[in-house]
Parts: sequence; C-alpha cells; structure tokens
Amino acid sequence: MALKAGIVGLPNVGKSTLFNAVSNSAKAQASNYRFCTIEPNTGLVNVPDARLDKLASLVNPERVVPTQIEIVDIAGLVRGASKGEGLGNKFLANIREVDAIIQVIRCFEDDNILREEGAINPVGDKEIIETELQLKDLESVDKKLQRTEKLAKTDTKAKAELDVLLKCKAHLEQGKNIVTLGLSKEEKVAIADLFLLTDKPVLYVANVDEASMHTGNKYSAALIEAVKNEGNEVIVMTNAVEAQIAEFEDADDKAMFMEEYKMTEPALDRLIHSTYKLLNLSTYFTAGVQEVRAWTIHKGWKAPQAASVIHTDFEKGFIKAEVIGYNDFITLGSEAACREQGKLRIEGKEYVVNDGDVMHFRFNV
Ligand SMILES: Nc1ncnc2c1ncn2[C@@H]1O[C@H](COP(=O)(O)OP(=O)(O)OP(=O)(O)O)[C@@H](O)[C@H]1O
Ligand SMILES: [Mg+2]
Repeated sequence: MALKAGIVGLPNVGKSTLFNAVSNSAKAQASNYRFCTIEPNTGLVNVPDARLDKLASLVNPERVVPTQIEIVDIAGLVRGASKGEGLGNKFLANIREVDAIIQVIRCFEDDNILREEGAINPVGDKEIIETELQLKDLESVDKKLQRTEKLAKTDTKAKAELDVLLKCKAHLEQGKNIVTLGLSKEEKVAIADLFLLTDKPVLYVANVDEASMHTGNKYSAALIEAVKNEGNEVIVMTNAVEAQIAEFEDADDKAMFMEEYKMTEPALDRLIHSTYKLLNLSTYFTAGVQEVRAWTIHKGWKAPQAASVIHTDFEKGFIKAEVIGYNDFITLGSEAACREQGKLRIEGKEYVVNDGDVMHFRFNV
C-alpha cells in the first residue's frame, strides 16, 4: 500500500536536504540554486516504532521488518506557478498524486543561500504556496462548474454536485483550503475526480538554523502563531543537520555526532510519526520466529482488508483472525502465555483492527 507524502515549498528552502535525511534509497541533489530539483525524487522511509522493537526483543525473530511510507521530493514552487510560472503546472501535477503535504518553510538566515522573496518571511512564504494551490483548485472547480451548470437544469444529481462546487468556489475565493471546508462523505463524491491540491492534510517543517535547533527562533515562532487556529502541526528542525545524521553508517559515530548537538533522537523520527498520523494510518504486527513485522493499514479497516496488505489471498480466503492486544502481549511476554491466559481472541470478518494488535490470519485458498 503505497501512501505518499510530498515535500512542497518555495525553491531553495531545504526540501531535497530533508528528503535526503528521511529517504533510505537514492539521494537527491541538494544545492544552493533554484530549481535544483526538477524531476520528483521518490524514496521509501522506514517508520520507526518502539513497539516493534519491544515485540522483537520478546520473540527474538530472524528478521525485524518495519513498515514504510513513500516520500516524494517535489520541485520548488514560485509565485505565479498556477499560471505556469517557474515549473508551474508540471510540479502541480506531482502534488496532485500525493496523499499528504509536508510543507518546508525557510526559517534560517544565510545570505549565501539564494532567496527571491526578499527578507525571510515564513508566514508570507506559506501564503504564497497556499495561494498558488488555491488558485489552481479554483481553476479546476470553475471548469467543472461550467459543465455541471448545464446538466443541473434537468438532472437532480448534477444539481446536488453544483451546490457542492459552488461551496468549494466560495471557500477558495476566501483564501481557504478545501480540507477545512468540512464536506460530508456524500458531498465529497462531487469533487473526488478533481483531486484538489488543497484537499490534502498538511504539516509544516520550520527549517531553522543550527543554533535554533532545540529552541526555535523568531521565524518558527511566527509560523507556529500563524497556524495555531488551523490545527496543523509545525515541526521545528534543522534539515541540514538531519541530513548529516542520516549519512553516518556507523552507529557510534552517529551517536557521537548527535551528542555534540545534544539530540536524544533525530527530529526526523518525530516528522515521520507525524506524517504517518497525517496520512490517517494505523499499524498492526505479525510476530513469528522468522519475522516480526509492522504492517500499515488505514484506521478503521476490518480484519480481511487488513490481511490483504500481506497477501490478497489472505483477504479472499479469510476465515478468521487470532488477535492479541499489544499490551497483553508485552505484559504476558509470549503468544503461548496469552493463549493460556485467554488473551488470544478469535475474531471474524467484521472485526475492526486496533492500532498495535498482534495478528495471525487463518485462511484457505
Ligand atoms: N537549516 C539550514 N541551514 C542552512 N542551510 C540550509 C539548511 N537547510 C538547507 N540548507 C541549504 O540550502 C540549500 C538548498 O537546499 P535544497 O537543495 O535542499 O533546497 P530545495 O528546496 O530542494 O531547492 P530546489 O527547490 O531548488 O530543489 C542547500 O545548500 C542546503 O545545504
Ligand atoms: Mg530540491
């Protein structure tokens, strides 16, 4: 299940640097010039999970496999992108394909790092990005409005769609993102085919200078203040340092480097956790002697659908699931002990999987 988060922001703000810090795979070029990135870089990211490590320490398997999400490093966006400025429409198409947005905002001063928008201004930068995305959405909504208006005269379904589209238009014209409009499930059907850019959950990375890594600075503070009412998260970190940490292959060297910066864990881990939450994901585990593994599902999925991420046959031939709650497993220490103590439950097709469940599927094909 490839769920993607896209890294978005103005040119030269530290997007590829962040990508290099999180991605396990190929490195992206990160340099001090605008549009250093053109083609999007895609990478898989392991999701750190202390519960997985704990389970593994009890089961002692041959391998431990974390779950992953996909991150895409997208070209920088400039003022006027919705009208084709810079890399304009091409990059907007890349954003359309992601499920959530990580918006990187420059919160560091450095005269050597080129910037076209004058003095450092995180709130202004956020507004430039969001305005471009909103303008592009407005264009998509307007186009569909024109088609729907005619149909709505004779067709009641089209009439209902028209109402939703008008609501979206008014909301965008007020400078607001569609994700905040609070459309019902039924209403959302009307815009599903548009894949609107502002209909995606967002979190912000305030990319601060090294010295402000733990404290933040006036720029990150201004950003936090500005998004306070939106309920979106701001993660304060120094992308350049995170990218350096990721480069260490030796664990001791890495620990020493982090100690120098008085870091207990990479800020990145927090970012990955928050992105996972932003994507509305949930984890269950399988715990066998060969492999202890974390699997990603959407919150609210039932057992057969959850089984499908292991293998589609598991869903087709689903009979039942043996389930142990995470805490029970940790408290009692083994599957056998849970079975003895009646903590292993047999669940059927309607069971909604809980975050942290340790599952074993019974199926036939
Ligand atoms: N926190 C930071 N402090 C100082 N310099 C930084 C920081 N983060 C990134 N940089 C530097 O900023 C420059 C631009 O970084 P990067 O290439 O990651 O930007 P980008 O947003 O991907 O740019 P583009 O839009 O051109 O692809 C690099 O020289 C990088 O080392
Ligand atoms: Mg880049």
